[in-house]
Amino acid sequence: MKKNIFQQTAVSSESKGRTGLLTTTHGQIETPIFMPVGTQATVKTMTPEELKTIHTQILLSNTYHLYMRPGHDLVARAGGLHSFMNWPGPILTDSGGFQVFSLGPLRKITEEGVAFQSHIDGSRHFISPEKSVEIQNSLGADIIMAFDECIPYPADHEYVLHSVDRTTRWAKRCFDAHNRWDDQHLFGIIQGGIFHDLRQRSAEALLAMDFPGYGIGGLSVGEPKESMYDVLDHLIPQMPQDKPRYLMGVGSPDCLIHGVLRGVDMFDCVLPTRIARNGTAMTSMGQVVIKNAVHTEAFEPLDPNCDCYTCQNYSRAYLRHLFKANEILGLRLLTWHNLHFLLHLMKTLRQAITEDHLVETCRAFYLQYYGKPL
Ligand SMILES: O=c1nc[nH]c2cc3[nH]c(NCCN4CCCCC4)nc3cc12
Ligand SMILES: [Zn+2]
Repeated sequence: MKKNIFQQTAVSSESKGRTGLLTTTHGQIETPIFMPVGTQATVKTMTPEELKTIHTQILLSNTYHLYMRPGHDLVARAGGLHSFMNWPGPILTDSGGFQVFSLGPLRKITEEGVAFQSHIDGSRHFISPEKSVEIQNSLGADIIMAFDECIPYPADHEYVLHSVDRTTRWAKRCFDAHNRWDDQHLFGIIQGGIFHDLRQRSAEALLAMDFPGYGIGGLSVGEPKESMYDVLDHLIPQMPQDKPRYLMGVGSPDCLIHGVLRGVDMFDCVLPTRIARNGTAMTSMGQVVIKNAVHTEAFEPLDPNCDCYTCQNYSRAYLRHLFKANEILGLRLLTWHNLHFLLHLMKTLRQAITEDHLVETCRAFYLQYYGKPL
């Protein structure tokens, strides 16, 4: 018997924003939540203890990557992903479809699944919905995702229609293949491109299967942000209030804010960690490119309004020096700050929903960060 894992706790009176509690085997999660991405069983440059220090609640890892290297069976023999990476908190794994399409050089999609070549050594592989569930069961994540086709953008209505129906058939196969419902919650993923009728078609078919939660897929793939928001405006009102909504691959401050205002509960993105390693920081006053000469003798903190370890202990001049000297500590300190920044933004939004001033809080943040109105 599948139990409900999500409970809505507060709703904004002036938007669709809401807070909730998501219960997993490895802990309870307060939503809306941002999930740092640990693709290869590590959030690049950070230790689990440091992630805990910045109040990370749940991490994302990737089925495709861990299947490729070191192998899901090795991770299982090591006791599962939690002990392998020494992360005692909740973990979510993506199902591999998106990675196969965005990484594998050659791939062929059929009703059965996807044939592809490894991006590491070119070896040939095949992942089916059943194989994806088997890999995720071996890894032991608290939340696992159905195997789907993330439809590229743009795509015509006919292609999207056929892909949606195949993803629905794959979701049913994942549902039937999964047998660890008690400690691993399988989420369906809604597709449909930017077409309202196909989003509805996908949602109705997946909602009928009664998954404990739902990913909103096929977005953040190059479509205009306004198209993403439009899909959410039409899709979310069709989704049940007592199940979590996970907007996959989304993590810029503007998209997080627009998503929370539309009732999204969960987000993940490599953006904060990836741009940190390129020397770009997300600060309360907008983005800061630390290698810019303007910071050479800037002996003040990266972000004067931030209380993270980086901002409390180092100057912009020092951070710029680290990046100019290719020092690894620079990558770590900027990653630490960017993750803290987004996790703190989500905490601020949760508090704003609870106190019912979400729109005002979003407007103030957005104006300060982007220098223009929401
Ligand atoms: O439809 C999806 N199904 C399964 N997983 C997904 C993952 C996704 N990730 C993204 N976008 C990632 C965008 N990200 C932005 C920062 C730079 C790297 C790419 N869309 C996704 C859709 C899906
Ligand atoms: Zn900071």
